[in-house]
Amino acid sequence: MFRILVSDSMSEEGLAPLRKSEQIEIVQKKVTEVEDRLHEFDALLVRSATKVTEELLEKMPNLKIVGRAGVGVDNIDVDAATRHGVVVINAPNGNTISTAEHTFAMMAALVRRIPQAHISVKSREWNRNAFVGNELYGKHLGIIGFGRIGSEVAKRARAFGMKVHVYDPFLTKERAEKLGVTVCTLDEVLALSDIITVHTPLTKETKGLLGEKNLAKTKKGVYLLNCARGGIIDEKALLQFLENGHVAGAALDVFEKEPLGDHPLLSFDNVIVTPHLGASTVEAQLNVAAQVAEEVLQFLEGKPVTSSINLPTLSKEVYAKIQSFYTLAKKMGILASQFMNIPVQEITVTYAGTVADLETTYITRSLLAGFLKPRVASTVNEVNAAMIAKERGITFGEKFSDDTYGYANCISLTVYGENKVFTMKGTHIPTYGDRIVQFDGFSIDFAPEGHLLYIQHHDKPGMIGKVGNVLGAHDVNIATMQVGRQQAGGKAIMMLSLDKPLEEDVLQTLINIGDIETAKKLEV
Ligand SMILES: NC(=O)C1=CN([C@@H]2O[C@H](COP(=O)(O)OP(=O)(O)OC[C@H]3O[C@@H](n4cnc5c(N)ncnc54)[C@H](O)[C@@H]3O)[C@@H](O)[C@H]2O)C=CC1
Ligand SMILES: O=C(O)CCC(=O)C(=O)O
Repeated sequence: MFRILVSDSMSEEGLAPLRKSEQIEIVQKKVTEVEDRLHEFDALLVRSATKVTEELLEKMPNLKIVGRAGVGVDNIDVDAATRHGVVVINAPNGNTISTAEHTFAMMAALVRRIPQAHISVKSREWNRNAFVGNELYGKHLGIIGFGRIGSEVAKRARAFGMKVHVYDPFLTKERAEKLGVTVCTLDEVLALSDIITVHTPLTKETKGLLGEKNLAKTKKGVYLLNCARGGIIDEKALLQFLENGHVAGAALDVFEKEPLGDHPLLSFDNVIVTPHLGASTVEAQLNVAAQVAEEVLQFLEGKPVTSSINLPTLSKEVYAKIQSFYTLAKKMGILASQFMNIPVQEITVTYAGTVADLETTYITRSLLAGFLKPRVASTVNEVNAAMIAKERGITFGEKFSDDTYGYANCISLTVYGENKVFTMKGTHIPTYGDRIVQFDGFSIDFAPEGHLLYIQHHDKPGMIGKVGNVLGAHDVNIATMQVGRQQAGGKAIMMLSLDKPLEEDVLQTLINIGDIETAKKLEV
């Protein structure tokens, strides 16, 4: 049973797929209302009200995934989530149209003074001269941040006959041309625009982007809009430029501190405000809730998510292709870690054959997570494996080769320990399964699963019988047995799969047989 805490308000219809599952229990309560149960939850769904801090993550040791029903994840400590092995996903495009429409509605309301006129008429006045506005047609619109929302705003602006100038350091000329906008420098946008709207995330670079220095570069009488994140337009600087009359008006949906409370900006008649309503439509809320619900369902079923903030993104199609290698790699990591139960400095994964053409980053992370799992007390998974490896001084890398060891695909693993280098090769054979075809330098062929017993011995007659006798005497049934050797009479290995885990004393009895160099229990 998976328990999901939905701690902010969310569309019921969007959550419906989760409710249908008999494996899932949904609790819709604020974090403060379930303080004593926080350790029970596997998933947490939020909008922007819940702050997902390190402190909260520590209280939720079972948490595996945080779903943000929206775009901005600034209410989530993503680094802390990564450290805790918690996947963070968002719903990147479910509210794009609503927010672009809200921006446009705010722009029209701002230049036509609709909110002010509305209040006036509601106060039983009829003062037509007081509310003369401006047309949008023919005006220069500056868009800072040309991602999903910025580009939707541009389409609407062009339909209104506006001239659109765009600043986005990550925007290519081709994409801009396709959308009929002019790419500019920030200074050009500031100097050219009659109206400026910001659509970037809030980052170190964008915090205070429209501050005193840049506002001074804008046209006198400029209108400003912020329906992205509070703080991109510096509120102190905005107050100053409203006071001195340089800025003709501002439309704000977001604020440095929310809820806004009593703020000096509210005393300006030419500042219009909404309480972070960009995504507040029935449609957007249904879209974002449905998107995160579907992703969480996928994740809890062990499938990869497509809109993760702290994992490489993976489409369903790509996952379908890598799935078998992903599992094989995890098993190889688990096996290698137990076999090399000494400090290691470096892990190299080499891909050959059909697997080399796939998205190997995910496969490598899976192997690394498998390797670290037996060594790390805290949760380790594909999300935090790279970070934990780094913390423990283990470097890792990927290589590609043409040597498939005679198979259609081959994953080779090399682990460098203090005085030992361990190698293993695995392959996935459709309809047959995962096979380890080389182990510690020996050619062999075994399935990496269950209770395994590895024995390295001298190649001489009677060894298999002696091992069989000891196991039989201790009521341990051998399910399969594979052997390999370097040369006749030299070093040889056996890999046995057993029907139950081996007790330590049986292992010791086996070692005492003689002619056995190493005997190790391995569990996959
Ligand atoms: N008011 C509301 O209710 C909502 C607000 N938002 C916010 O709107 C903003 C934009 O969202 P999307 O368009 O979906 O994001 P997006 O990721 O599609 O677009 C952001 C764009 O900003 C650009 N950018 C990043 N740093 C920049 C910089 N220093 N200067 C100029 N451009 C820069 C990026 O290249 C990207 O193209 C985000 O802050 C998001 O949180 C989103 C949905 C609802
Ligand atoms: O959940 C909301 O309504 C806020 C949406 C938002 O700001 C976002 O998606 O970034």
